[in-house]
Amino acid sequence: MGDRRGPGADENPHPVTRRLVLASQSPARLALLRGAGFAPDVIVSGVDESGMTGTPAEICLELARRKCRAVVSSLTANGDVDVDPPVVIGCDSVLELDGVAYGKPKDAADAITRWQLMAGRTGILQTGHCVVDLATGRESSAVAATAVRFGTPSEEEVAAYVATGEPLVVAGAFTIDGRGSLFIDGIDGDHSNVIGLSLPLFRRLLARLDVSAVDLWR
Ligand SMILES: Nc1nc2c(ncn2[C@H]2C[C@H](O)[C@@H](COP(=O)(O)OP(=O)(O)OP(=O)(O)O)O2)c(=O)[nH]1
Repeated sequence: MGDRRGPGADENPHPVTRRLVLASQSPARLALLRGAGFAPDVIVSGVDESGMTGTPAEICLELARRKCRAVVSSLTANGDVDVDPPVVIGCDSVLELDGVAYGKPKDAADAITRWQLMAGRTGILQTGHCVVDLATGRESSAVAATAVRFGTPSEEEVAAYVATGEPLVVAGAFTIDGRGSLFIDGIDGDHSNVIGLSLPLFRRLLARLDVSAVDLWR
């Protein structure tokens, strides 16, 4: 009789053949990757995100590339890639409303103003992704877009939400998987992309580099 353990069996049928590096401080991105079976090392890029110009999609893609490339450069500089060259992924998320890219709110007042703008409307959560395979030096990148339909929280609800501090540390001043989920009526597109990293796009970007995502599973 074969192994009767179903999904989630604790033995990985794909022994890790490649190291993965997440070029992001985002706990949400780390949780997404871990939940999908990966165990990335985290190296924060420290890239300055201010002063960007272009469309929201252009901005988040360029920032994702800068973050990924900064970590690639640091890994290469310290010779940390010769023996076990990793795959590196960098991301950047912005909320697009009326053609404007909104990142994290400046402060509580800005978060409240954002919700006055967003309530009852649909925005586009754009996340830029950049993947580099240090075994070949090849890079692939793209943007994933998910439409987000915002609910209509009352002034009191917005004030209570902002007071929790959650909207101050996330792009678009909302989460879909935290307290902000009360105020998200629905999405059209990839859920993981809203949180900060599109897992299906990650798989496709790896495939463009002839890397199978399952070879990165732990
Ligand atoms: N848990 C959660 N986090 C979200 C959601 N939407 C956006 N975020 C977070 C993910 C990222 O940490 C942050 C987006 O900001 P950035 O793309 O600039 O990344 P961050 O500055 O956090 O880190 P990084 O620049 O990549 O080192 O907002 C959501 O729906 N749920």
